[in-house]
Amino acid sequence: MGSPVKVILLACGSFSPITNMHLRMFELGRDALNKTGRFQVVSGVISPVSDGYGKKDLVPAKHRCEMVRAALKTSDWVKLDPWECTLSFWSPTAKVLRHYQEQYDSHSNCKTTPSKKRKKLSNRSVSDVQTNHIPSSDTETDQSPVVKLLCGADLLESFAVPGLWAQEDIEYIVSTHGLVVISRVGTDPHKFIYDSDVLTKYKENIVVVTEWISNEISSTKIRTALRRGESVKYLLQDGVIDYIKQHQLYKIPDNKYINHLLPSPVEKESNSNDPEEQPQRPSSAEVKVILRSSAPGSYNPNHLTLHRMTTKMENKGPVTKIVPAHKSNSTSCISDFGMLVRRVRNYNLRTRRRPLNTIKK
Ligand SMILES: Nc1ncnc2c1ncn2[C@@H]1O[C@H](COP(=O)(O)OP(=O)(O)OP(=O)(O)O)[C@@H](O)[C@H]1O
Ligand SMILES: NC(=O)c1ccc[n+]([C@@H]2O[C@H](COP(=O)(O)O)[C@@H](O)[C@H]2O)c1
Repeated sequence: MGSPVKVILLACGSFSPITNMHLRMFELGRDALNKTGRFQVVSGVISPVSDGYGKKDLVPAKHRCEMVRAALKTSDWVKLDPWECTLSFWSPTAKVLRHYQEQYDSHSNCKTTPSKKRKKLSNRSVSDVQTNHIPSSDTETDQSPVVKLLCGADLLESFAVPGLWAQEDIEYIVSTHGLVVISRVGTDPHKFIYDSDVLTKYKENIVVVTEWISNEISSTKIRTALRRGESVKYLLQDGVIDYIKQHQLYKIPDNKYINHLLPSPVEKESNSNDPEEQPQRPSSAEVKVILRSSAPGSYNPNHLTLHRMTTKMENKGPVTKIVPAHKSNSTSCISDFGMLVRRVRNYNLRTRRRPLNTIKK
């Protein structure tokens, strides 16, 4: 067998935000291709889609790029390429693949990189390898890498959505570049390939990777969790969580997990002398106070789930009620409790409310 064909794995998508599963895809794809012995993955590229794609919840490209950058700090072989998302209009994936292939071809040492030869290499099937219908190793080492589309099985199955993909684009992608498809719960990529004439025709050029440690993280679920104020730790890289928090993306509410390092509304007020910036005093509405630790180092998320505290405005002033979730553990939270009382009192003083008058446990 000759030397393996060099491959660049290109993932196109929204990455709003980039999740740990997007990163896993690259590891899975590289392992699968390298194990065939026919390919050698030399690098990975993430190409976030342009804002012109107009998908719901697509935060501006500059934020998506920064999140990708933050996520890739832990990878030494996958890089962000912002070319696609700096365009103001959406580009079909076939065009994106062609663009990158041309870039790599032009940067390659190879003076002669006829696309036909590349197509032949990319299409090399198992039977080609077995019958030694392969180019000589000298030719191969001079070849520029082939750009393959790395995607989830849902993207493959979207080929069948009427009007979504041009037939000639699908044929171009599978014949000239090839696909590396990561299985996803609820999809059946092998059957999908079988059902499609064009995919069956080029099936040797499609590598399906079954992820046995199935992991259904999706950006949609992450956005839902953020909107609901739920923790997303261990689903996204910490740097991405910090970025979301810092830029208040995805309409996150006062999220006790996401925001615990931000100054609390009370602390924010104390930094501002501008009366315009003071919060509006609620008349009779119930005000929820988020339980936080004063010192970030001593932050313990378990404490936060132990108590729920609400302050209700009544005629005499705010009435604060703290409801421990588990009474037996409530003492472990006592310092937080005292700190909260002080915060509410300061808050009231600053906003010229009457002092806290009732605390019920
Ligand atoms: N859990 C997953 N398993 C396999 N592939 C995935 C997974 N999550 C995302 N992908 C793939 O990552 C690529 C980039 O997709 P995209 O950013 O649009 O992700 P998404 O999480 O599906 O987004 P959204 O939930 O916003 O639709 C796509 O090819 C998609 O199929
Ligand atoms: N016709 C096409 O080329 C085509 C159609 C749908 C999605 N896509 C691409 O697939 C990626 C993922 O899109 P979704 O997030 O909508 O699943 C994006 O990069 C998008 O540009 C391409």
